[in-house]
Formats: sequence, structure tokens, C-alpha cells
Amino acid sequence: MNNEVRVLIADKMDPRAAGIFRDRGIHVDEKPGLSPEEFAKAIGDYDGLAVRSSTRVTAAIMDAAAPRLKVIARAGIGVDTIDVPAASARGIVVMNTPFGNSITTAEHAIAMLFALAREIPQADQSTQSGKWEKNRFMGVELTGKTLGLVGCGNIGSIVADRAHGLKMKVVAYDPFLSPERAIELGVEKVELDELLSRADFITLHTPLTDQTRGILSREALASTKRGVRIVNCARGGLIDEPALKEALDSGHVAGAALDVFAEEPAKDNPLFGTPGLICTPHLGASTTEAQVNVAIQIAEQMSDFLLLGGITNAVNVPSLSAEEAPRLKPYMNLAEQLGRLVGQIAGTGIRSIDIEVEGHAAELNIKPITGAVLAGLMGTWSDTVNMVNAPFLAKDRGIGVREIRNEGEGDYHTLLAVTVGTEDQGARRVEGTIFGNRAARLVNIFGVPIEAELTGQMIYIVNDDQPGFIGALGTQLGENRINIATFNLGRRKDEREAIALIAVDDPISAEVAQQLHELPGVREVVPLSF
Ligand SMILES: NC(=O)C1=CN([C@@H]2O[C@H](COP(=O)(O)OP(=O)(O)OC[C@H]3O[C@@H](n4cnc5c(N)ncnc54)[C@H](O)[C@@H]3O)[C@@H](O)[C@H]2O)C=CC1
Ligand SMILES: O=C(O)C(=O)COP(=O)(O)O
Repeated sequence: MNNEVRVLIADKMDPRAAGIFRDRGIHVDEKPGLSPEEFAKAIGDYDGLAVRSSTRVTAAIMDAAAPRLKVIARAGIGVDTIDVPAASARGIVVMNTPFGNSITTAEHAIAMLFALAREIPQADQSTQSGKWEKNRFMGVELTGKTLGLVGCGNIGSIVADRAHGLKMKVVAYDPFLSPERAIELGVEKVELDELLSRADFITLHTPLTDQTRGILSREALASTKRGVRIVNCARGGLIDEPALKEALDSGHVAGAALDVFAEEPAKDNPLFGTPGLICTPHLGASTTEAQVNVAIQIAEQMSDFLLLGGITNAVNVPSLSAEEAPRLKPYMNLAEQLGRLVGQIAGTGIRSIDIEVEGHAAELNIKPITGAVLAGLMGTWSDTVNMVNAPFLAKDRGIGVREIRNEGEGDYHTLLAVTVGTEDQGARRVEGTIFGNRAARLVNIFGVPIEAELTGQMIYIVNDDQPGFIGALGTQLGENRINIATFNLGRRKDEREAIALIAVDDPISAEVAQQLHELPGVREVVPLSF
């Protein structure tokens, strides 16, 4: 039971997701519709949480989930219902499925365009109520009209492609859309003001962020073309809803088709009943195909992460494929050990960290190696640091992190070096290699060649390079009944300085460290643990 990997599916998801977890030996519970209290109570028992948009994953939920929860996975695209900074701070990976439902959502946006242009829902309701109002409904053609896309990423691009098929002219506002990509997509890249003044139809396709919230504000709506029709299959918070209601009431906006709302589930939205309004209950991703796609993808991604350490489509940590993970594993161990080593010796006054790879290591994905160095290093300051939150913590503390790939090979076929810049001790560098593709070894510490396995409890000692020291050290440890496991020596001849890295069977207390410090010629003693 204790080693069992457990996942909670908290929203309605295609049963294939649960099937994949079971096939891969993961215990899975499907509990859509839990109350917030029930959710908070249950979540502490799980390593992974899979959600759609109905479940809000707050910092409080993450606290209730600690320390077990490792991954929050969104079977879909938008992660605005997940407090990602809170997850990052707690070292929890957040992942999504960025492509699984994009075609489906783009098709919904196109369906909404047609529904608006021909008032299909209104005409349907009227006809089925026996009215036959042939003269009431007069539509507009899409052909030749200008479609303004706000946001031209995955979904926006698919909408553009389909709109071209409908012979629409497409203009797009997206600050991150490159001119080359715009040409490739056949869209005209414009500023928002221009889009608002030119578009006959506007569709929204941005995530909800602090920058995009209220992007269709009262002012923006006022500067649209009279008679514009607006589709929102992205997020409710992108439009000022009260302002949209006024614009629909006044007839300035001829129609709006909304799949998403500022507050969901939207059961009594003030917009309801406004003329020209068409609504669907957040159905953008709701096709059989999309739900199968996202369910399979999320279950595979979570299983790869929980079982193999592979990271795909994470929004708060660099990717590491399940194929790469085993190849990188020895390097991640080495990286973490080197990080722990410098972290324990150099203390907290670190201003910069350089991570260098050379030889075989230079051919690998460096991001996870960097994450492991930072996790090892900062893990010596706090118990809750891991690969996910370490880069954020480094940034918060103003520590500059650089990654350097050295071409060619030096003395070792593969080498990883970590150099920390400190306030009081200048730059300090440690180097390590991998022997036989598996075993991590320190090969240089602060400029002194030394070969050591960094493992268990160790002591780092710097002393005057003079006869008699090793005997005195052995005696002192013996008197404290501390057994020496391995002894690794190096020296800086010019400075008559010797360095010892000693593995011992028991932890070194502050008292023993002090006794060692008092031995003749000892300059520095640091107990280490790996
Ligand atoms: N209704 C539904 O069921 C669904 C809704 N969505 C929503 O659609 C959104 C977009 O999805 P994708 O296209 O896959 O995401 P994406 O990340 O591929 O594209 C988003 C685009 O928005 C652009 N953008 C970001 N900030 C912007 C700003 N301030 N102004 C203009 N453009 C900006 C980005 O540069 C990017 O090109 C998702 O974030 C999600 O909220 C996604 C799937 C289903
Ligand atoms: O993928 C997205 O961003 C969506 O909005 C889809 O939401 P859903 O999974 O249908 O709750």
C-alpha cells in the first residue's frame, strides 16, 4: 500500500484514462463532483490529480495535498483553474494536453460563427414552437467578411485555416505571432485597435492571463465596427460582460456567441436573455474525439512522470521525455550531488550558479540537469525544494543561473561542472563525471583533483599539508566511535594545503566537527550528507 502510486480523477473524463492508469499498475479513483470539503479531505492520499475545468485547484487544496501530491494534470488546455505559481512554489508539476482538443474547439468557434450569422438557435426555437417566422430571420454571409482573431496560437491558427476555406479575410492580433508565421498562416498581423475597427466577426483565442483579462473591455467594444458579431470559445474573463450586454442591447454588437463565462457554471448570468446572444455550456472541447485524445494523453503523461520521471507538456518545468529520463538519470544524480556538495560548503551567500557540460554530457538536454543541480544546492537550505520549484527559488533570491555547453572533450569523456559565485569566498567550482554510464563521481573540488563517490554521511576537511594529520584525525574519529568507510585525499601543493573527503558510517555532530576543527593544522571542517 505504501509504495502504491495513486491518482485521483476529479472531473468527468473518458474511461480510457482510468484504463491506462490501471494497465500501468497505478491505483486510480474516479470521483467527479466532490464538494470542496470532500476534495480537500481526499486529496492527501494521491500522487497525481487529473482535472478538467470544473475543478479549481487552489493553494489551499495543494496544502491539503502535501506532501504527497507530485503532479496536477489538466486533460485540456487552459490551466487558469490551477494556481500554477502555488504549485511551482510547492514543487508540484503542472501539465496539460496542449493539442488534444484544439481542432474540436476551433470547430466549435466556426459553428458559433455560422450560428451567429444565421441565428440558427433562435430560428430553431421559433420554428419548433410552431411560429414559422420566415420573415423575422435575415442572416449575413461569411464569404468576403473580415474575421479578427484575438490570439493566433494553436486554436486561432486552425480557425484561420477553416475561415480561409469559407473565403473570409483573416486579420490577427497576437503580440507573439511572428511576421513569418503570419505569412505562413495567410493572416494579416494587426494591432488590436485596427482589428477592432476592421473586423465584421471577432473570435477570441488567448489564454486568460493578467494581460488578457478584459481584453474586450468597454472601450474596446465601443471601438468595434457597428454590427460586429463576437465569438468567445476561450475564457469568459476576456470580455467585460456587463459592457457586452449594453452593446447587444443597443444593437452596436449584432450578436455574441459565448461558450465560456466569467463565472462557471453560468446558471444566472446577467447576459442571459439578451437579444442576439447564443450560449453553450463550455462545450468547446466536448467531442468524442477530443475527449478520447486528452484522456489518453493525460493518463500517459502522468504515468510516464509518476513511474519513469518523464516530463511532457509541463507548464512549470522543462520537458524530459520518458525515453530521455533513463539516459539522464545518472547525470541528474551527479548534478544533485554536486549541487548538494557546493550548497553545503558554500552556504547561503551564493550570487550565481554556472552549470557546464562537456563531452557526452554536452549532447544531453541540459534543463533537467540544471534543475537537479539547483534542487541539490537549494535543498540544503530547505526541505521542500525540488526540481520544479528550485529555478523559481533561485530567481526569487536573485541568483543568476547560466548553462554552458563546452564543445570537445577534456580529460573525461563526459563532465559536469558547477561553479558558484559567492559573496565572501569568490567563485568555487566542483566537477564530476560518470563512470561506466552509471556511477557518479566527483573528480575535482575547488581546483583540487580528487576522486570520490558522494554518498551518505561525509566530512570535508581542509588542513595544512603536513605529516601526522591523518593519524590524528583517525584517532579523533575512533574516540567518538565513528567508523571511516572511505578516505579520499587531494592537495594543493603550492599552498601546502590538503583536502580530505571522508565517508563515515554515522552522522558527524557539531561537537565532533568542533573537535576535528581543533586538531593541529585544520583550516575548515564541513559535515556533509548526501
Ligand atoms: N472552450 C473550450 O472548451 C476551450 C477553450 N480553450 C481556451 O483557448 C485558449 C487558447 O488555446 P490555444 O490556442 O491552444 O493556446 P495557444 O497557447 O496555442 O495560443 C494562445 C495564443 O494567445 C496569444 N496571446 C497571449 N497573450 C496575448 C495577448 N495579450 N493578446 C493577444 N494574444 C495573446 C499567444 O501568443 C498564443 O499565440 C486556451 O488557453 C483556453 O483558455 C481551449 C480549449 C477548449
Ligand atoms: O481545454 C480547455 O482549456 C477547456 O477549456 C476545455 O475545458 P473542459 O475540459 O471541457 O472542461
